[in-house]
Amino acid sequence: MSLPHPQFPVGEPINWSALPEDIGRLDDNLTKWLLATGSLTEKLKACCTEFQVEVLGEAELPSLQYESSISTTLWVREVLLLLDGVPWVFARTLIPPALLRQTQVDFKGLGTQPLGQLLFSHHEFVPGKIEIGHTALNGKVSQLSTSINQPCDSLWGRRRFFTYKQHEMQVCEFFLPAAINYMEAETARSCSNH
Ligand SMILES: C=C(O[C@@H]1C=C(C(=O)O)C=C[C@H]1O)C(=O)O
Repeated sequence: MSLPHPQFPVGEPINWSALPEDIGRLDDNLTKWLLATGSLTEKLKACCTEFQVEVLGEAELPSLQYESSISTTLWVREVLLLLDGVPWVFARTLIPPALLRQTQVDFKGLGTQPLGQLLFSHHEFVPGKIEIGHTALNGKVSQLSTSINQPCDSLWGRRRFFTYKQHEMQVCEFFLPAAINYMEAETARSCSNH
């Protein structure tokens, strides 16, 4: 295991909601990506030749106040998802240690394999609600984006819940400027075709 990224953990408080008041001002395509069900990995793979997962860090860490009222610590996995070498998504997955103890699925041994490969191939992990939110102005996630040459002051993302027996894990994904540029170009193309 390589050393964790100097900015790991990047998590920051997010005001998640099922339907944010200002979602109407978002690009239509971004809204579709934010609300899409199924594996994000598979959707991203359809947009590139080479898909890679870069692990920024993985560790059991104290839960942030808004992340869990049940577990005082969470297994945290933070990654960048790269399409043809360009980071499109920052993802932060939160797994209660009690879930890790109960499942045979080896989340800790994932490495650079995409998490979705495990989640969507084991039917006992049931996808649940999706919430939308955006990061703080110039917060830790924006600072990470800027540090990888994708400057921005805030990023939109989503939080997906997956249940496993009596446990709940969270997968948070934030679309980086490179992904937003692609989505906005897709919207422009679809508008010009009408
Ligand atoms: C949950 C999925 O797995 C993706 C891969 C992740 C990882 O490898 O850590 C994290 C979030 C997802 O974007 C998915 O493909 O939908």
